Amino acid sequence: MKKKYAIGVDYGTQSGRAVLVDVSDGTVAAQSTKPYTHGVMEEYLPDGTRLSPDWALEHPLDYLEVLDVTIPAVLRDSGVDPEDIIGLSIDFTACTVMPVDREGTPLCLREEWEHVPHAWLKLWKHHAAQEEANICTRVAGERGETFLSRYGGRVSSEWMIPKLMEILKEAPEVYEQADRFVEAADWVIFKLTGQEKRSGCAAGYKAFWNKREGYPSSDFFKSLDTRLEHVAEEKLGREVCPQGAKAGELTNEAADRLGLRAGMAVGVANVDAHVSLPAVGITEPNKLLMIMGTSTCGIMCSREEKMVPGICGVVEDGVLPGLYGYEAGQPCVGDHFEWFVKNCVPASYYQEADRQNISIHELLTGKASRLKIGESGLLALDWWNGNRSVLVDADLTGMILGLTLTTKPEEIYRALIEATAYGMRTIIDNFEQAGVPVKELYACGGISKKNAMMMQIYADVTNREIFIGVSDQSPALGSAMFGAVAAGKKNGGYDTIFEAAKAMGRVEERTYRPNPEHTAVYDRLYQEFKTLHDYFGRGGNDVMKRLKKIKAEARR
Ligand SMILES: Nc1ncnc2c1ncn2[C@@H]1O[C@H](COP(=O)(O)OP(=O)(O)O)[C@@H](O)[C@H]1O
Ligand SMILES: O=C(CO)[C@H](O)[C@H](O)COP(=O)(O)O
Repeated sequence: MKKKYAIGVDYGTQSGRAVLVDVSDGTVAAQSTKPYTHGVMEEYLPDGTRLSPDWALEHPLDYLEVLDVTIPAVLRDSGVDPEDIIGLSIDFTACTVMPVDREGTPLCLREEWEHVPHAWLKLWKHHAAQEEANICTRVAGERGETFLSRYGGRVSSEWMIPKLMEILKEAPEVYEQADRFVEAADWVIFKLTGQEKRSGCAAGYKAFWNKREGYPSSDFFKSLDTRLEHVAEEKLGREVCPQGAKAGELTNEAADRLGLRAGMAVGVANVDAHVSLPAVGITEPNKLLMIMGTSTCGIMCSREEKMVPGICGVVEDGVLPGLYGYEAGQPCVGDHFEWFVKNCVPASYYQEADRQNISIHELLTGKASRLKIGESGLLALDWWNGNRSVLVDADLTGMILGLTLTTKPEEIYRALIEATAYGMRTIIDNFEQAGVPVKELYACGGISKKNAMMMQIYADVTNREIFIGVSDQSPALGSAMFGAVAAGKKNGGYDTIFEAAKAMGRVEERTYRPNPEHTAVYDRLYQEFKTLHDYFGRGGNDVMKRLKKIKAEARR
């Protein structure tokens, strides 16, 4: 029988990538990456309009460009006949949301709106709606809304409703003009199929949607703002679809444009982190997967629904059908290192990296790996982009303690890595304290492949063995699996994601095991981290928030 293939497209923070995968065993026949042409817009719109602090926008056309570039590339590189490709699906960062008009055109693409910042697409890490998130948390708490505890007891500024409230407050004309607000993931599926099918994963984790209860009541929304009373029906769309469902079929127009077969099955979109579990072969509960890249998401399933403080959410069927999917995370992991190498590393280090023909990350990692644990005297809080779990506070900022005149770049680089590992240990401890045991720890994503020292530090800090997903493109592979499930067994795919995961997902033979001597020192450092974490993060000293306020006043 001829081999069958599926395509998965993963939309990350900086780039999008497609993989073309053999459905029988998950082997990648070809892959292609396209960095977003406009990148992340944090300071200016394309026309030069200045953005306020904590903004992060993207350009919707960059997402279509990813398809236009990567899909022909994987077809060309693999030589696979489009007739043998049975399905496609995508995953995306979330909540990455935009206002669209009745035809589904993003407002920012219309001339009359292109100069208005709120008409643009807000990336997941747009953090300017912290005040609105606080209002959401307070109102839901006062009303005794049951959904709040499913979201760890605090609403994040990254999510849909705070982002809409921010628009309503600062640009009510955009809110009015928007026919609806769409996750970028669902918009791309709409462009491929002509069908606007909302991802249950995105709606569940980012818009308070629940399989049994739907969206919160209109009374709740009205208590936030009377203009929001009917936001769910009027602006969010009620057709929310489960993971693994078919969103539709590839339109003739999309097929012509991409060189694919019209009518091919297209699966409902997923969130980038959640889609990765099957790619690593995880189908059982209590296995925590860290998806490590720009940020780190921690995703785990359980047979039980427990209320865990400070997590991003627990959603029934949110990751795998029949299980409760938990999400927690850190909004800045690779981004710390990116910031550091761009801003704080002297030219001599870059010259040395050039001479050795290695990246600056590899150079710093090599130097950092020769340091003894604790030798630098540094301790950092990993809050360069706020704290997602377990404090859920975008107003917190980064900190390094212990700097001296002899501190070296590699010491800071290592301290930042260690800080992210302590942040992950906080998340794991928090799950366990809430009665959701973490039985095994897994990692995938760019960093899990690129930095062995970092993975060893994570094993030492958490005192756990870490299993690594085989694929260096786990989210995209996971999406290809969901594409194969959308196609179904009768078309050469699978009827369930469990079958697809068994055949197509796996981990490497190599694992990272904790070194007891290292763990003993890290235990002491972690106690110091916790003291600082609670002091600055739980109200002991709100200096970070006060500084941020002064900064905003100065910018105004
Ligand atoms: N060797 C390395 N060690 C640690 N971090 C790295 C290394 N190389 C790149 N990074 C960081 O990894 C991040 C990109 O991760 P990746 O998984 O490729 O992308 P994304 O999160 O956008 O899907 C960047 O923030 C970059 O700073
Ligand atoms: O919140 C998310 C998932 O729930 C974001 O999608 C994620 O944190 C961004 O992902 P990446 O680091 O891979 O770009």
